[in-house]
Amino acid sequence: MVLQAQEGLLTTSSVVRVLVATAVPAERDAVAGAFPAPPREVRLPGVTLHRSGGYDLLAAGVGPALAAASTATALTAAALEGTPYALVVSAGIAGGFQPDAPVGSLVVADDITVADLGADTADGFVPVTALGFGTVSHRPPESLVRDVVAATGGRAGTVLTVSTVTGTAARAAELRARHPHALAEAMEGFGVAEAAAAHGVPVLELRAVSNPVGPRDRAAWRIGDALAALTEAFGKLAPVLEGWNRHDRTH
Ligand SMILES: O=C(O)c1cccc(C(=O)CC[C@H]2O[C@@H](n3cnc4c(=O)[nH]cnc43)[C@H](O)[C@@H]2O)c1
Repeated sequence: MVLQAQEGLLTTSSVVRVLVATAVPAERDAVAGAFPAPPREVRLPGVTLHRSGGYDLLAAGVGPALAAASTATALTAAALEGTPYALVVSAGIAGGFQPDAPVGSLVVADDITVADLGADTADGFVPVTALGFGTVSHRPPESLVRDVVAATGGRAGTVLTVSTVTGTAARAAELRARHPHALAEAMEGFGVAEAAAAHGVPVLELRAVSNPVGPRDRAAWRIGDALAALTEAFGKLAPVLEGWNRHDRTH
């Protein structure tokens, strides 16, 4: 049994909180559209949460650095209050690699990989891990990815995090050659995942495709369609997250 409580999803055994980090307010509001209760604002130093039931929605900013900083702020505040999050979700619109992730479709990351953290060399790009530093990818829990794909009809694959939106066919082909399982690129997932990992909290990334990855044509981005797909996906996601929280937080 799951009861909607004031500050969390009250299951028979525990209260569960989920942090959803988008880049911009339009994406946050699209996620909020899936929940029955109008969100209330919770102001923290540096960030403002929109709280709806057990979900805290955060417009964390564009790009991996600001997204990581904002997500870490929310995670730290929750931990200090003694009500840590059970899951962090990076969500928003994205570019989709064609033909596998058409505009309007949904991608669920089974791998959140930063595509441009490393060094350019005469022999090509070298990821930061090959230089002996850090990490370049985070993997969401497999069972959760499976359940979210089943519930939403999304497709599982790698979602790349880039600091520069791809604007040419050559760059799209280069990224796909280096990451054959990539379905989408966006700009925040890896930053959100780094913050979640620092707090030992599992992460998920969900992206609605607004444009093809390739030659730049900003006027052709179908942002409204992608935001509608995001709302629909979160409507189907809530029961999955509640079930997953009760049964299987680690796999
Ligand atoms: O102008 C608007 O109304 C509007 C509404 C919602 C979102 C936006 C954005 O510009 C969001 C930027 C955000 O989108 C991701 N994104 C989308 N397509 C790509 C892409 O091809 N490559 C990389 N990132 C993409 C990204 O996460 C940005 O932060 C505008």
